[in-house]
Amino acid sequence: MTPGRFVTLEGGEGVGKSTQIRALAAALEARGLEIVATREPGGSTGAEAIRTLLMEGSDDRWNARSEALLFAAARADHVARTIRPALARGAWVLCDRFVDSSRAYQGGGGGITDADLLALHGFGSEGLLPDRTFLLTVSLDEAARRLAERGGSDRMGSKPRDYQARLAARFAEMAGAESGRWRIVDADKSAEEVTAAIFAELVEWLP
Ligand SMILES: Nc1ncnc2c1ncn2[C@@H]1O[C@H](COP(=O)(O)OP(=O)(O)OP(=O)(O)O)[C@@H](O)[C@H]1O
Ligand SMILES: Cc1cn([C@H]2C[C@H](O)[C@@H](COP(=O)(O)O)O2)c(=O)[nH]c1=O
Repeated sequence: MTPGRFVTLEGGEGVGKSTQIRALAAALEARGLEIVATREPGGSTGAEAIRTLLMEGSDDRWNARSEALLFAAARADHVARTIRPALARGAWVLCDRFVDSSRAYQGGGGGITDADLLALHGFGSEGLLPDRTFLLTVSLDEAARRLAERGGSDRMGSKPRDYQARLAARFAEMAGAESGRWRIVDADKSAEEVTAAIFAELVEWLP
């Protein structure tokens, strides 16, 4: 059995993560792999229930600490019930956001320290990290254009533009500091070009 691989896509709102997860899942399934395409917060029954708590309601429904705990609790359930079992049977897991979103949003955006967030992740998910993480980058204008085109916004997606800029800076900082795991992809390009750029960074693991 070939080993399962854990691949995550990260970035701000509207950069094209879910579009790319769908395209990559199709491309990898065509190579005969079992693909589990999932997302955070969510990806298991318990985590989807927590997602509803996080995404609905007023902006001040949770403070930064309670929000960090809810994301970590959702992730613990997702890891235990969906991600680890899939990896154990040799599937590839493609996940739209993971712990690095907590490090960017609750850390860079919300002021929780990286050490505290990693400690929560150590306890909740036994510190599981992806094999590869793609940071999709687009200009703030292009992200705003795409979100307007898609329409709708939830509690987490209605943050101001300076918050989005802090997030982008924190994501770039993590990708620079942990360059073995991260790859930065210019997602201003067409969806097909972005898929090809990501796929090229996974080819080494294909059977
Ligand atoms: N490379 C691209 N070029 C132009 N438009 C794109 C591209 N990728 C995605 N889009 C469009 O941008 C919008 C947002 O894409 P998508 O939902 O995949 O982003 P996302 O990163 O998953 O967003 P969120 O984090 O808010 O869920 C969609 O309307 C999608 O069709
Ligand atoms: C995993 C995770 C997510 N968030 C934020 C990021 C987004 O604003 C939403 C998720 O919405 P999406 O449309 O499904 O991308 O939640 C966060 O703040 N912290 C996290 O750990």
